[in-house]
Amino acid sequence: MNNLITVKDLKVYYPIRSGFFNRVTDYVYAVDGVSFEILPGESYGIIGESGSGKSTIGQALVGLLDATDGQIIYQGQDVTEKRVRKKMMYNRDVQMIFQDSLSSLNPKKKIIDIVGEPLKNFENLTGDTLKARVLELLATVGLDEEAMYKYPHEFSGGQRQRIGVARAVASNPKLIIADEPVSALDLSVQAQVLNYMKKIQKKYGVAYLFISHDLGVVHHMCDHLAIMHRGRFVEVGTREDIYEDPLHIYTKRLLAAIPRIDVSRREEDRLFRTKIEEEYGAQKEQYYDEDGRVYALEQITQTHYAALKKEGE
Ligand SMILES: Nc1ncnc2c1ncn2[C@@H]1O[C@H](COP(=O)(O)OP(=O)(O)OP(=O)(O)O)[C@@H](O)[C@H]1O
Repeated sequence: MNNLITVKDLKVYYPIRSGFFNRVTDYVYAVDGVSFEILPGESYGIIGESGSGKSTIGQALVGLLDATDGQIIYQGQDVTEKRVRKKMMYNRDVQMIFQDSLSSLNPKKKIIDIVGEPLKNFENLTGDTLKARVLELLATVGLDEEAMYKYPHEFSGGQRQRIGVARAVASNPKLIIADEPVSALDLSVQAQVLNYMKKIQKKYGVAYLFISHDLGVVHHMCDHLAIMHRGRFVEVGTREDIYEDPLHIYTKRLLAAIPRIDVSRREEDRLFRTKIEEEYGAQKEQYYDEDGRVYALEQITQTHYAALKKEGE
């Protein structure tokens, strides 16, 4: 399968200026020679701690920042130049979702205008046709007609992120870059938003680049992933490769930082899970994705493990 996007030796350096003449005296080497490929329709994850350069990659990819060096190849063309991006309709094909939907959705516009904007700009839709498409997009993220005439502040954080997803997918993009799309949300709401994103992916065949510091999110969503540390990728591979057999010391440290229930306690864990499922029965669906894979339950187990164990003693 041909790559959707190929990033070759990407470098993004931020100049540091100082002194009376405000001259460039040094650089922050935010992204320092990163290469990777994203296949059509897949989910690719970049994980790393704060400051490792993840967002800078996302912004360079979407054209919000200029690359210092390297190439971003899209449909055989290097789109690091604005002129080429324009010619290729790259801004329609590659969209971004941000962590903070309250500041990324225009507070003065109604949802119909926010989600409808890309449809107007890229597909020249107007009137009833536009309205019908907005309605369809909102329905895909679980919102109804009423939502169209409200403003962003009238929604919860999770609903706003879902609106951000509907807007991002409106131009029928090939790739959506999601920079920490759920980290500002509660755990159960996170699972819900991620599941809507999966649904969207299935329906529209869009690829995702997930940028996150949260291994749970990336594990839940991504087929391929890269571990980033100080501007570089220290390990890349499939989800299974990395979680089951991490090679780099930094990856091992990252994985070790997640609390885990060890294998010898598996049976005990199973009993606790059953108990938790009973306890959380009413909300259970929230913790499963549509393929029946457990998402947040693992984390609930972590939180409640000690308490339940104590209770059982
Ligand atoms: N506009 C800027 N000017 C100078 N340095 C910057 C700028 N933006 C980011 N940096 C620096 O570049 C490095 C990478 O930042 P970046 O935001 O890409 O990391 P990140 O992994 O996304 O972290 P976070 O999750 O905290 O956003 C950091 O050292 C950061 O301080």
